[in-house]
Amino acid sequence: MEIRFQNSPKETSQMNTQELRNNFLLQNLMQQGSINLVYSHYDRLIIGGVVPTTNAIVLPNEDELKAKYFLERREMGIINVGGTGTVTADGVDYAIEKLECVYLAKGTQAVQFSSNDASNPAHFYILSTPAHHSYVNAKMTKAEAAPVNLGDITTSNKRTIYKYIHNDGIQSCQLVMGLTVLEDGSVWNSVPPHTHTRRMEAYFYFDVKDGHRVMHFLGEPQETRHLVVGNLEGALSAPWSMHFGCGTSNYGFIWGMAGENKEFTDMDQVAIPDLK
Ligand SMILES: O=C[C@H](O)[C@@H](O)CC(=O)C(=O)O
Ligand SMILES: [Zn+2]
Repeated sequence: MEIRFQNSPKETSQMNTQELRNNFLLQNLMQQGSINLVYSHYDRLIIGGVVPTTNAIVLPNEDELKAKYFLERREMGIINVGGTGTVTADGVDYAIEKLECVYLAKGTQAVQFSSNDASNPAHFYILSTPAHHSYVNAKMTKAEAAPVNLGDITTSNKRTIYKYIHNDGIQSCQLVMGLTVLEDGSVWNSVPPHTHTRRMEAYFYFDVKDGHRVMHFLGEPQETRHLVVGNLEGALSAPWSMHFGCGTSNYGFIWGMAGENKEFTDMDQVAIPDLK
């Protein structure tokens, strides 16, 4: 498991391209036949990718956690962005199709991931946060995620937001998780940009077409930087950082947050002319 410590706004403002990528870009999460985890010290969020092929992949117990098992003191959200797969949690199978979500509560001991078809493997994106209460393991489909339409084609940001783990959805201690899909011809996400110092956030871009990229913006609103992000790559957003992005074509992304509360709408918006 890779460990990422925090960066201050001042330090971030002085980074060159490679330093920004080393600290904030999440690459190589999705590798055939393996599980890859990154432990961010922003709210101790663990970000991961699992791509099982012929064999099931077991969620390991990481030494860094000094726990009896991975979810002894943690909860986890899982969204599949690949072919149909199964998450097995303490003997219970959850079949999850593309863009469906499973929540695993603190106390879930044995977790494994498998694909129905090794030639079209599931791509499980996982987020895990510290937890102090055991909620209920649950699965949610896309239709159950209360889709909300936002944006407009005239501003190139027409998109649908699906919320899975949040105040009014699957109950969790602190994890908030869902995804956004942009319509054809729409390329801007998360407009207007915002901060929420109460929560850190992580983005994971999927369905970015071959030959295309997403320009992901981060940094303080008056000191913006960007990452060029490819398909199945993510971006860490510090609690003090604004975050939005623009693709050279449309795409989808999973967002997840951890921290002080589980609100979705309490963001502090930044007027676009105020950005620098
Ligand atoms: O705090 C919320 C997150 O940044 C995202 O959910 C925003 C988003 O998906 C969008 O507007 O497209
Ligand atoms: Zn946000």
